[in-house]
Amino acid sequence: MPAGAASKSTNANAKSLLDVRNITLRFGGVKALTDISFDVRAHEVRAIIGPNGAGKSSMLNCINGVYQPQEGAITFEGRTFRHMNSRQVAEMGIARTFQNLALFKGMSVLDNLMTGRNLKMTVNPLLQAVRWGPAAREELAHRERVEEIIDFLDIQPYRKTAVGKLPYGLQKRVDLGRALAMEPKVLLLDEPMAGMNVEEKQDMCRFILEVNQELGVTVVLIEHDMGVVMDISDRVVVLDYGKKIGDGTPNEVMANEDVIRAYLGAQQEA
Ligand SMILES: Nc1ncnc2c1ncn2[C@@H]1O[C@H](COP(=O)(O)OP(=O)(O)OP(=O)(O)O)[C@@H](O)[C@H]1O
Repeated sequence: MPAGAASKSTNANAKSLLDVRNITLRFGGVKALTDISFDVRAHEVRAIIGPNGAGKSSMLNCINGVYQPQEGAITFEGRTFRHMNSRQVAEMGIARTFQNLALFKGMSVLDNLMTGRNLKMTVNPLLQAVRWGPAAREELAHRERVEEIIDFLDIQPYRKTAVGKLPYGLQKRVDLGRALAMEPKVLLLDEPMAGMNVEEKQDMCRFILEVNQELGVTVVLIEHDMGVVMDISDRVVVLDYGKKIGDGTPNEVMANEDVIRAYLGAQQEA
């Protein structure tokens, strides 16, 4: 357990919030995903692991509507979808962070987080532009919510700083904040710890657990660091060459011979 990270307990009785069934995704002749099925229970932290090119990001892209799988379906809160677009997915309450940050580097932290509120803006964009009447009141309410997230993530000193001037670890935290500003039910995190030093990883682990436990957000994350996976996830899906080779608690997948052969063994040698 990284120092400072809250402890994590599993809840095997929680019901399934997101159900991924028989997903197959092809790019021309390349099969990125073959018949993948797994579920995500409400309020759990579900990790997706596997070697480079295993299909992890493609899986997240299917869940958030960026890719349209040729086969299979995804059920979210009891509604089954063959194809979803990214806006629908966001409106339903699924937010996403990216492996390569998708922030506006020249804009302040505060303004980047405000972009996460766009879907929740109801007032006519023309009134928003002149910040008149209802638009001004709405903007104030959104700013208050964003300020709460800034406090939650401990980034108050940087609220007016351009994101591009912040160290990488803090930029990743702002990216998490932008996704949280959407007030999601499910947060998809694509390698939230990549490129971080030990201290930054500890901070990020703590924030992910707090988002999960205090805000009640269900988390699906791609992660390569097995220490982190063991510490913060309830259950783990393992992909290799686009196929599922393991699914279970961190201890179960660590002991799975196929997983050791395809991934963990290679990691230990590296
Ligand atoms: N847009 C695309 N066009 C063509 N092939 C793609 C595309 N996206 C992914 N692929 C292919 O699908 C396979 C799975 O890639 P994906 O990025 O999902 O793996 P990954 O497990 O996330 O890898 P990494 O750990 O390196 O990020 C790879 O063979 C990749 O080249």
